[in-house]
Amino acid sequence: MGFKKDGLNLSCGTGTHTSMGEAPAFVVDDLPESFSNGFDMKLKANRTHTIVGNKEYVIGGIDDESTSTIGVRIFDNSIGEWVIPTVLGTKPKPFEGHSAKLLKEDRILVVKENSNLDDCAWFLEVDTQFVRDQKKNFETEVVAWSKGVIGDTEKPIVISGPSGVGKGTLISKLMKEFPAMFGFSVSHTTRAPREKETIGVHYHFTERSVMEEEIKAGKFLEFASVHGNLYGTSIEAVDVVADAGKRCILDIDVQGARSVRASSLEAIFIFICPPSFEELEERLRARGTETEEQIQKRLRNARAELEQRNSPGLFDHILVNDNLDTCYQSLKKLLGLNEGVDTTQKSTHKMTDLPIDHSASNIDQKILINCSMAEQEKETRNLFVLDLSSIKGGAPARTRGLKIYAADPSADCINGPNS
Ligand SMILES: Nc1nc2c(ncn2[C@@H]2O[C@H](COP(=O)(O)OP(=O)(O)O)[C@@H](O)[C@H]2O)c(=O)[nH]1
Ligand SMILES: Nc1ncnc2c1ncn2[C@@H]1O[C@H](COP(=O)(O)OP(=O)(O)O)[C@@H](O)[C@H]1O
Repeated sequence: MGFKKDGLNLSCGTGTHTSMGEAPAFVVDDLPESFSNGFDMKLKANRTHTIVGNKEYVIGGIDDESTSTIGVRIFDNSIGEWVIPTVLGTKPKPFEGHSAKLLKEDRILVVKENSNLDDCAWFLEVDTQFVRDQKKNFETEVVAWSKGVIGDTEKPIVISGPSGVGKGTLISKLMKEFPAMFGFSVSHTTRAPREKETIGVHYHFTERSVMEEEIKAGKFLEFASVHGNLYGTSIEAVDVVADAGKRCILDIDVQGARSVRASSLEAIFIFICPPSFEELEERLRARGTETEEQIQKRLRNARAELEQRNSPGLFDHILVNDNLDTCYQSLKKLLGLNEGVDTTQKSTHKMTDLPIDHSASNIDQKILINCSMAEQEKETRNLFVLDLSSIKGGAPARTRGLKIYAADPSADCINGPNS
């Protein structure tokens, strides 16, 4: 699908169409000149242009198909046409204004105006491995959004192991003891709900045809066929937990663990083992949630899953769930939850300061966000530094680990709090 450039209602030709490096994104009054380069000029109608190779990425305005997300269009100079890409990932709501900066030639950092610090950084991936893979899948132009998660959020935890080994029991104990710290990634499945399962809490129960469509649309971080049903972790399921400032726990099978390992989501992988095959069978029967045929299938699959626990580079830890309390204590220990940890504490440090109106510029790996703050705060905290040197992950999950801290605008260097 393509449009001639002139045919699209863009504010080109108004003097606002600017390529990379020509001008700062916003007027940055108080900063030395060298801090202000590399950002794309904020265009009228809240659009930015970023040039990557012979393509121009226009970010801004409203998506054609949906009024609730921000639009992305590409002008491909090699064919002289506009291309509307397939947009994957969690799409941000339309911004009031933003600036854009190309990083590593494969992703565009977007800093939102009028947002709080937890929501100011977004990434539009244009040529990452994930995007390149999806281009082959979709046979179209593809871009993918991921939200930048501020701070050192701890890695999600992937828990795998055969059916009936006690994964659900261990996860419930952890969530009960540390409700503010952990959040469960609610998977989608095509299997029927069990008596005690709640829709949207244990699983999002869904029709196979619906789930297959959603998989095609790129909504899943991973999916697999397990015991004859489809199971999958949606990007949204993991994002909801990260947005709540909690550490995500995924209960997924070994195939799913392998897919997550290969994805951009950095996680800790734990395999739960039964003390013996006989004990596993006993637990499955005692649970009383499956028919005999289903139990037989789960036991057959258990043998294959158990064999894969030593697969090189897959699991970081293997725990044997013999005595439940002992196993739970070992799980807590390896997650660093020793005695004395505050059970009400959140996993991430919450940023409280809100840049009401900000401008952004960059130097090396650091993005400077200059905020207009309330009068009484102006003296102290109107300049924030977003340090990109530690960014991890990216689409299809979040871009995690962004460091952001208040800086002293009068200092010669913009150093981190510990440097
Ligand atoms: N790949 C993948 N596996 C999942 C997902 N959700 C659950 N599973 C796995 O599917 C298997 C069956 O889960 P379930 O039907 O709840 O039965 P249970 O393991 O006996 O409790 C388990 O190994 C789960 O870890 C998911 O989103 N993705
Ligand atoms: N260490 C243990 N000793 C005895 N029974 C256990 C232990 N851990 C879990 N169970 C029981 O085994 C059954 C299966 O546990 P569950 O958490 O549902 O497994 P999974 O989620 O791995 O399929 C449940 O009835 C649970 O109460």
